[in-house]
Amino acid sequence: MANVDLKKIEEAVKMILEAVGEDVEREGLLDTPKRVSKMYAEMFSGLNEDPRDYFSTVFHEDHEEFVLVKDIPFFSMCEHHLVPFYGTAHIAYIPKDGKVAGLSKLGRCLESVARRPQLQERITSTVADTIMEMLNPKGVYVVVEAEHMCMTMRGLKKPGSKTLTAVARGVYEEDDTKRNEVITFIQMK
Ligand SMILES: Nc1nc2c(ncn2[C@@H]2O[C@H](COP(=O)(O)OP(=O)(O)OP(=O)(O)O)[C@@H](O)[C@H]2O)c(=O)[nH]1
Ligand SMILES: [Zn+2]
Repeated sequence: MANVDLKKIEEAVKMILEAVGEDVEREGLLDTPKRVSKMYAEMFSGLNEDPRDYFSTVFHEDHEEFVLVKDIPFFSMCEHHLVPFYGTAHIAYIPKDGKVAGLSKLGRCLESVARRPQLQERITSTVADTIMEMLNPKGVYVVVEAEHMCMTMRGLKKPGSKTLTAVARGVYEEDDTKRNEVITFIQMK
């Protein structure tokens, strides 16, 4: 994997295990640094990607109303504690001049943004801004709901607490009716 120093991660993981008082030579831990280095390469693979690249192919379809892909699961890593936060995202946009993206590309964009050390707010705004830039739609509305392990397994210790973030761009910033319409569909089970 480009730009990922697997050996350095292995050394760092070994040092952490030693620092917490583990025996890094015991059988169960022998391959752990290597496994963790591969895992980090996978979880942070978005750092080697540009989410805009997923919108290099677009289609022309005269669709005037919103397109909403909802309940897209994602996993990310809190940049403060390097523990997971995970949940679902809902991504809506209203195409302009018939410029639409392949539906899977919304989720691919999210995935590439989430697979980095992140903040939930930044995932939400980066996805919205990427779609604004690449599709130039009338509007974008992104909602992310997630549970943060740094608030459940440590610190505050409140399992089940959910954080919701939303970002509106274009017409969704001004037009309450359009925003409420898409919120209704997001909430619909
Ligand atoms: N805004 C924002 N904060 C986050 C996110 N993920 C984790 N945090 C918070 O980042 C903050 C870091 O606060 P600090 O006081 O520097 O660290 P800490 O002492 O470990 O904080 P506690 O979690 O309160 O124990 C915590 O309040 C976390 O809940 C996120 O996606 N967005
Ligand atoms: Zn955290």
